[in-house]
Amino acid sequence: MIEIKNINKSFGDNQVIFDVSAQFQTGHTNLIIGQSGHGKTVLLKTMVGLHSIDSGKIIYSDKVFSEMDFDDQKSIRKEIGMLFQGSALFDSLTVEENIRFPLDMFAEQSKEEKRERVNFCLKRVKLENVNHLYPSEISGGMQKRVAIARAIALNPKYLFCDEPNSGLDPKTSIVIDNLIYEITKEYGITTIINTHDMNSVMGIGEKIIFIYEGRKLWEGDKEDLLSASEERLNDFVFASELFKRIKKNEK
Ligand SMILES: Nc1ncnc2c1ncn2[C@@H]1O[C@H](COP(=O)(O)OP(=O)(O)OP(=O)(O)O)[C@@H](O)[C@H]1O
Repeated sequence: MIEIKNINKSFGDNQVIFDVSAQFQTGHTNLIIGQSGHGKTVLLKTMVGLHSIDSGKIIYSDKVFSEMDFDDQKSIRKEIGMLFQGSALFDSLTVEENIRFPLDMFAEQSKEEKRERVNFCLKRVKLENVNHLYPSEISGGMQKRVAIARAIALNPKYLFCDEPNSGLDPKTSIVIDNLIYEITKEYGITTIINTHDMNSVMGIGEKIIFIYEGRKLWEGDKEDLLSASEERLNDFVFASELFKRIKKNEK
């Protein structure tokens, strides 16, 4: 489990996260939802140590990550897989080299063991025989799969995904969502996903927190979401014509 307690974060005079507390459950897909620019990415980056925090606590299992020095944080960083916006693959490296990258950084394995791990991860995301291709030679959906394979290369306990579906068509988005969900269950990972895609929310939103202007305004699961009374959450959820119609039909 990951717990954050009373997180505040500013850039200069501009405070973007206000007193956010939440728990993210092991073996579940935990979603952070909200409109663009309301602080989801900043919150996620503070949790993995890419941004410092002004105050509050970030706790991984029972270890207070936010109070550790950089070297001590390394033991937790090794257990974190990350899937950034876009795919953030290295364009100049092949698929195999991209997936091997975290292994070269952190794993003490032979070349052969690393190759086996790369192939295992590729197989897990249902890609094979693409080892020697470059990111520009595969589709956007395939690039996401490679990014997932890279994120799970070190067998992470924690997986952070920032807008995993950005730039994908609805059908491919569902494939990627399902893959993240399956991997979460299979390996008992604490998965945290930033999204503003309501299809993802209704598909894989086991636990959801809603961020508005840097504040947590609501939390619950996808069953509670459609009947929530928080007005700003409803504005977000029912922004699309499709969800407006669903609401109308339910009445
Ligand atoms: N490095 C930074 N320096 C200064 N301000 C920043 C920085 N990163 C983010 N911000 C500001 O923090 C606020 C929240 O941005 P953030 O990227 O977290 O939003 P978001 O909800 O993730 O949006 P999106 O879905 O578009 O990624 C914005 O006002 C943004 O301009």
